[in-house]
Amino acid sequence: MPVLTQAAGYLVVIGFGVFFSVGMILLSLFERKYLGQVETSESFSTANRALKSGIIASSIVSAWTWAATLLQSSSVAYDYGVSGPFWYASGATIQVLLFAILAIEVKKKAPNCHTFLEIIYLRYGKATHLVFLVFALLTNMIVTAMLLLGGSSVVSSLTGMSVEAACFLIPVGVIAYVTFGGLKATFITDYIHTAILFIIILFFGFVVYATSPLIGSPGKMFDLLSDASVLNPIKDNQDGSFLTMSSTQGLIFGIINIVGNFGTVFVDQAYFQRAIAASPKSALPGYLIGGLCWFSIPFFLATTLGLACAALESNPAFPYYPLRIPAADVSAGLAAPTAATALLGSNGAIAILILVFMAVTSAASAELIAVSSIFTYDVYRTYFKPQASGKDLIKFSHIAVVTFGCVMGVLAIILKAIGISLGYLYLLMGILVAPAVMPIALTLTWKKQNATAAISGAIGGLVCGLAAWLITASKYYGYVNLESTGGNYPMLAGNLASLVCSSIIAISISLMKPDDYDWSETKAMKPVDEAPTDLVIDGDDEATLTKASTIAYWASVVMTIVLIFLWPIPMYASKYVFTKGFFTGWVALGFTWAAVAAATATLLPLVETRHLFFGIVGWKGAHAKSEEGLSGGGGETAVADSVGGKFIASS
Ligand SMILES: NC(N)=O
Repeated sequence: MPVLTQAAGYLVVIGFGVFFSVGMILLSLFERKYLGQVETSESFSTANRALKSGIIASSIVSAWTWAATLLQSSSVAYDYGVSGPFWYASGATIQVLLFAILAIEVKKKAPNCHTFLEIIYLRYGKATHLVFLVFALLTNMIVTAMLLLGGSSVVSSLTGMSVEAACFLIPVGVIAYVTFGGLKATFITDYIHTAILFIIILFFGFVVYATSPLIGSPGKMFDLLSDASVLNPIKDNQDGSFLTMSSTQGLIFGIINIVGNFGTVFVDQAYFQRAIAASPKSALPGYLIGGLCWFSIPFFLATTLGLACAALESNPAFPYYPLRIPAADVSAGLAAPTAATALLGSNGAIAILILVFMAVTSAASAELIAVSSIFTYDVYRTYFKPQASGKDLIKFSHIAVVTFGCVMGVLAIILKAIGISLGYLYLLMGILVAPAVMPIALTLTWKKQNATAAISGAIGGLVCGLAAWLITASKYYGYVNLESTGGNYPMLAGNLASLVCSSIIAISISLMKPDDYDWSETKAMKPVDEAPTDLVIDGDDEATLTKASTIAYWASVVMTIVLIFLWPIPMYASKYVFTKGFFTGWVALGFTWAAVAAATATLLPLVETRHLFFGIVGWKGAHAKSEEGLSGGGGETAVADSVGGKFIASS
């Protein structure tokens, strides 16, 4: 039974949509009238390539916080215990950290590009471009479908609103503010969404581990989970316990998660877009800070609500009491909303509704603008109107945003109708998009990869992944249907085959006939509009980027090794079951990490943009000071507005 009324559902979905859209329209008018800024196609899709690390980090956190980040992470906490949140978080953080390497390569090798597909086109030509165009759009469609599936499940289960209405209404507000504000709009709303997300996550942490009469402390949670481990022991966990990292199914989920998220970072234009929008100095810190802040979101929220769902099952306040939550609802992502409702009734339901809505809309805005850039630069300008003016491109960008938003509403409804849940799509995504990961990474980092290798790697990897997935389902279960193909073992086989086979094929074919590419064409790309955006990588920038590149390789690789080997594997292998003291420390770590991440993601962008506010009120001292260290198109005196990425010429 829904705990909230349909009216509450419509109020959140339509009310927030209208609020952000009106806010964005007013901001655009303010900029035009008082700051003399004009929207150009460059600003729409690159935010003028001048953003600083704080706003890049906050926008990465918000683009990477999907419905699944909150819902699927809590479902795996419910299914596998404490290892679920850990593997969700670490298995999706390392890709953002490692992407810092590609972000810097984009800055060095194609400083004026708009999409990663433009680099592929210039390096390999049309056939390869078309293949990766399909993979890129498939990635955006899968991610957006997951956002709508997760968002609509939560809205409909908590308020009774129809799934169809939710699938259409959730994107409407996002379409409106993205159309008005472009990439800049997504950065501003990303920031606001991120702040709200962290507040609600910390609020739930505080309730569960400090104030709730049902749980109220890590010690009580430990006791309840110990009881739950006896009542409903977890298959393949040490002692059936919720309180151990020694969980075989948790580990398998972790591996699937790692592969799938390589696909949805490295093949998603949204992450290249943030690298493109960053100033040369900001790309590396932006990705590293963003990745580390994001870790705390699934880790702490799922350690809070996912575990609370398991802990409260034997309490009459549990919405399904005396039954367990059905597997289909867990796969639909309803463990977290169920726990929130058990803990706080309708207030908990409202909090989780807003939390999920914020996550869905901010990640959807990143996807919308990414798809719009791909359609504008890689379809319209490349194949239909190479001489398109900036105005043409802007018009087409707007059309692409609206069209993609509507198409995705329909796709989500179709997926729901055929029984594909958020959890199923989450495990499947790597099989479909991870084959493109290695060829894309090598395009920017390895001069020897040739076009045949890139295409064969991606297509060959996909064929191997699909074959491994379906054959394993058939052999392991004896039949092939939604249930068997959604099992952990078929998904594991398919995901690994997609990533590993594509990498082997791309590298082997390149070594047979190595290319010797020097990226001169991609370095020579020019921006479209006559705006101060032609990013010239000067001597200083070149040195900064070379240094950043070395740091990126070391920092991201070391953090990756810590997050997926040094921390979890000894805990898995030793079969350690947490004591009450250890669990308390584990929760304290999650809480502290989330609090530090919240402070970083919300305060750093403000500190970095203080000059904007001082500039607006005319404080010349701050204005002048803030010019130091900012990239400013050809050395002219300019102040980069880190929020909007606009340049405000100083008088
Ligand atoms: N962004 C993810 N994988 O939650």
